[in-house]
Amino acid sequence: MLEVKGLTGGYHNKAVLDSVSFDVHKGELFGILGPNGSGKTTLLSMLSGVLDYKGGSVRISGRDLKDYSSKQLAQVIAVLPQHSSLAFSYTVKETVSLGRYAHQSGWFHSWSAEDESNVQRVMEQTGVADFQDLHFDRLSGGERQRVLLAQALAQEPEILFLDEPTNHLDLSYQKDLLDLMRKMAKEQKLTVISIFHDLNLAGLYCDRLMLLEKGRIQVVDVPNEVLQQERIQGVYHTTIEKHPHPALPKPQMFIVPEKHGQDTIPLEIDDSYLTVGFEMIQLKSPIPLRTMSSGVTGSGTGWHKYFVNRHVHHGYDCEDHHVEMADYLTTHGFEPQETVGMMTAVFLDTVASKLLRAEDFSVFIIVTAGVGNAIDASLADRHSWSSAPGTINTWIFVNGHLAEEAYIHSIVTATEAKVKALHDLHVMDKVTNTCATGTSTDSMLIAATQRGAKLQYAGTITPLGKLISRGVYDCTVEALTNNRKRIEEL
Ligand SMILES: Nc1ncnc2c1ncn2[C@@H]1O[C@H](COP(=O)(O)OP(=O)(O)OP(=O)(O)O)[C@@H](O)[C@H]1O
Repeated sequence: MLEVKGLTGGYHNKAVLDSVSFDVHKGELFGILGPNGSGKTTLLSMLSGVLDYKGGSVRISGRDLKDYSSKQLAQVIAVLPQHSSLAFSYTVKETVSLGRYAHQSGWFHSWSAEDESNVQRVMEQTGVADFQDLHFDRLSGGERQRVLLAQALAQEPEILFLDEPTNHLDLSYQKDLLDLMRKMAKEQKLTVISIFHDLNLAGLYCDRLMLLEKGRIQVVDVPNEVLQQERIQGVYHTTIEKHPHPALPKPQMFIVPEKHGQDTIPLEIDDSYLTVGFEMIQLKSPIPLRTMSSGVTGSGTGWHKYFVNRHVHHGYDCEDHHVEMADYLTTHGFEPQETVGMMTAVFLDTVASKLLRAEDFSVFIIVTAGVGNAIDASLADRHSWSSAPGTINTWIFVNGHLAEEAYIHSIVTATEAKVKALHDLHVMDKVTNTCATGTSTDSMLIAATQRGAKLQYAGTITPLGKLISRGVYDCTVEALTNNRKRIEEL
């Protein structure tokens, strides 16, 4: 659809673009990225015939851009510029109708039924039909943006150029605009070429991205390849982190603000933050901790300040334990969004906890362990679904800065240590009469202060892994022993 070869040029004596070459296919949503001043708008101006270029070529549908008359060009391309103002004040409908100019002929052209239905359709699509009789200059920035998009669509172009189209739009209209662009690209084969400053939106919606740096192409590829952490940091000269989108296989880049003063002071989570009661064990951290857990609330990854291990009766049963637990936390003064909440039927005074220190970091471990429903994982299929309750809840607080992978290592290491504790205490699966490896409802939490020593790994023989192994093993043995004694006393 669009072939750009060796495009070179700029303004007067100032060279901006240096030998830029790329192709865009029909029906593609193509994003142009780059820091301020890298030449994005200059490139768009050249591609849309507004700015002349010194060298190279631009071909649209196989024909050189310079061979198109301005009217022919208006039938093929439309532009939604970054900043627009109108010389005269038209109504919204009149403004949109200007887009039909390219399809009208002669001096005294008449307004056809086709023109009318086209204008009404694009006003509906962009959500401006309701205020079509209002004057353009009375509209908000976002409303104007949508009216100008409607005008561009009324042109029925084959290629639509957009310069930061979401600039003035609120969250919902950003999504609507880009959903519409993608729909038109896929269903009507409209080719959309758009400049983006928001890397995440570009990554979510575009088929391919082109990254410009100082007037040259750094890379053209699919979003996952272009949005590499090191590449973006290098081109934009700032610290960012790349993470997967929670719902889609798309990359998302996050700005990481500079840390100041108090945010950098190391903090040690230990038993001074812990309260053991009859009804709940609670740990209140003075700062949010980065967590990975299988709690009833606060599960998955997140940031949490409060940690609750709640005692429930053996016969605890309710329709929706997530809702019930959130209600319980709220009633007891905890904000569920900030709390990792777990449940256990064991008596909480059987809890075991231990602080273990290495040279520049430490680990605080807390375990409650009941094994009424001990299970051998290798023979789990022999168990019926409804078994007696019994749970091992393991909390691991790391006073250090954990890498993402170290969270997974920590869970693996802690699980291995727990299994060994069960083995050494001869905990048996009553159904299979073999050694148990855990219970059917065990839960785990890894929470880190993300301050102080960087801890990349937590496998069993790493410095962190050694503390977790020792601590989880000792605490599980102690908690199980306490629990056995407690049951004997009853
Ligand atoms: N009309 C002009 N006359 C002279 N120089 C210009 C003109 N327009 C832009 N430039 C210069 O060309 C370079 C590229 O500008 P351009 O607007 O293409 O960058 P951009 O990547 O779109 O930047 P931004 O992200 O800030 O919009 C800049 O150094 C800019 O100062």
